[in-house]
Amino acid sequence: QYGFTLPGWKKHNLTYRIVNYTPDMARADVDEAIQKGLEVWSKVTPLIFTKISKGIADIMIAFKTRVHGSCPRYFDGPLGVLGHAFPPGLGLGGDTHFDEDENWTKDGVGFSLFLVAAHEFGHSLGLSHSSDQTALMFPNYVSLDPSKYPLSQDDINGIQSIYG
Ligand SMILES: O=C1CC=C(NS(=O)(=O)c2ccc(-c3ccccc3)cc2)CC1=O
Ligand SMILES: [Ca+2]
Ligand SMILES: [Zn+2]
Repeated sequence: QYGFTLPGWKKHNLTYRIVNYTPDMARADVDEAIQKGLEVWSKVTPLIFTKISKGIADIMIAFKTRVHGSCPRYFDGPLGVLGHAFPPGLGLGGDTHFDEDENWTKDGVGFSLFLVAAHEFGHSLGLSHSSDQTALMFPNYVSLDPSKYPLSQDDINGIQSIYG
């Protein structure tokens, strides 16, 4: 596990909310990609994710462009950075934003929302980037075959070192 691991969430039951939806995909496909992106991690930790549809969730998920709201980071238009997520903590902690200027897809042309979400949720749970190029936490987008188990041993070691 390259780099450092941040302190994780102190609780194992986390809530998430999809605040807005990308027009690139059907809502059901966005819900599924997000749910599967979280499942990748809940399968190897004691973490449980519960979807809420209003109020403040631990992990607030939104599609944004350029400078957005009170977020300290911003997006860069098509390509480049695809998303960002904040490490565990109150307020912005855990929140995950996707760049709406990208073409999000379930299994077609563009970026796989499932894969990018799974990567970003790694950050929301406390992981930094990995130098293992087969790892989901590798800094560069690799269009892994989503049907294959996207987690590498490096990812599993990393997340279990936080939530053991
Ligand atoms: O904090 C940052 C800053 C920049 C990032 N670059 S990205 O959004 O283009 C990105 C890079 C790699 C991935 C990825 C890596 C491995 C498998 C799947 C996706 C996802 C998004 C991703 C990120 O989390
Ligand atoms: Ca971008
Ligand atoms: Zn943001």
